[in-house]
Amino acid sequence: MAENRSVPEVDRAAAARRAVERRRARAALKRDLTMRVVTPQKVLERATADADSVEGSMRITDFLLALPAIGAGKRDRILAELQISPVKRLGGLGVRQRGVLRGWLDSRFPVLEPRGARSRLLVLAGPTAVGKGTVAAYIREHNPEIHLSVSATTRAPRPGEIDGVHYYFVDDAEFDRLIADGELLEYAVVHNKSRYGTPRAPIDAALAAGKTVLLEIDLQGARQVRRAEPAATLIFLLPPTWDELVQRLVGRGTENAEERTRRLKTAKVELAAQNEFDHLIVNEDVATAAAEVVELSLGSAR
Ligand SMILES: Nc1nc2c(ncn2[C@@H]2O[C@H](COP(=O)(O)OP(=O)(O)O)[C@@H](O)[C@H]2O)c(=O)[nH]1
Ligand SMILES: Nc1ncnc2c1ncn2[C@@H]1O[C@H](COP(=O)(O)OP(=O)(O)O)[C@@H](O)[C@H]1O
Repeated sequence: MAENRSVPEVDRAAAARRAVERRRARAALKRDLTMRVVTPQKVLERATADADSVEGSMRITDFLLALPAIGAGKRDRILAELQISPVKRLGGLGVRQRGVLRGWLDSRFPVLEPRGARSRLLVLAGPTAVGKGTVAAYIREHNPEIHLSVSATTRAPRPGEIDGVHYYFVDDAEFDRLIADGELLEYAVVHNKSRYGTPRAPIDAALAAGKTVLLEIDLQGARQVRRAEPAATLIFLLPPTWDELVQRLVGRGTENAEERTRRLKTAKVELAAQNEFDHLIVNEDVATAAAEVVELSLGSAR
């Protein structure tokens, strides 16, 4: 029997379909914001241009939560500081509210203009256990065209770490000699404990051979490289959430409770400095994060 549906029923079905589509579009927008596929400034611009757009209909609370390293507590503090009601949608913000929100976004997530010619030197930094080593190992396996720098360190090797592959494991006397002989591009005491440094010669040779070089180093090292090589590309790897970071550190099982506490203290300092970096990448999934790093390396090669 032909399906006789009244007009209201047809309208209701169409409206239901539209609601599902909008929900899907909002979920995709949240993911793009978290993965830094779109800048928050761009989303705010689109919401301002069209209040009925997906961006315009996004609640300010969802918008802030979608940003890297913003949890519910921080979201509420930001809204109070900016004096924006949590029930607002992006498209419904007033001129003042849009102005203060844009100012906060520019301070927290600066949209950096390209700084002219980029060098082929990439720095990957980020808090302990965010997954730097895992992402770097994935790149080592899948992108042999990228030279991964092997650091020298005075820390003891972890189970499975191979001398000359993961690190050059040296004692303090040898590390002092490397410094004295000017063999390190940068070096630092990390987690107030061991020393880490980047041997200069392999980097110079790889760059001279036209290869892209990836350094996986800490915030202090990244700052030194920025000073020595302003055209280097600095990338900060973020955890999806703070809790996930803690879980990864505990799950890795390579430090005792005291060392974990020490490292998490450093992690908070490093997360607060992420604005010094050119790009933020959330390590939700290793392959995706690695692909984003490689994508940036292609940008530097241009
Ligand atoms: N400055 C600097 N930091 C480094 C170097 N190599 C590794 N690091 C950093 O030292 C910190 C400690 O590394 P590691 O002991 O492997 O612990 P993890 O951070 O938990 O992986 C991490 O932030 C690394 O990025 C280096 O050559 N120079
Ligand atoms: N995307 C991810 N999802 C879940 N666990 C991850 C992810 N990336 C890394 N890990 C795990 O987190 C722990 C810390 O990773 P690691 O590479 O040692 O971090 P880092 O080098 O930044 O200190 C490891 O146990 C690793 O297997």
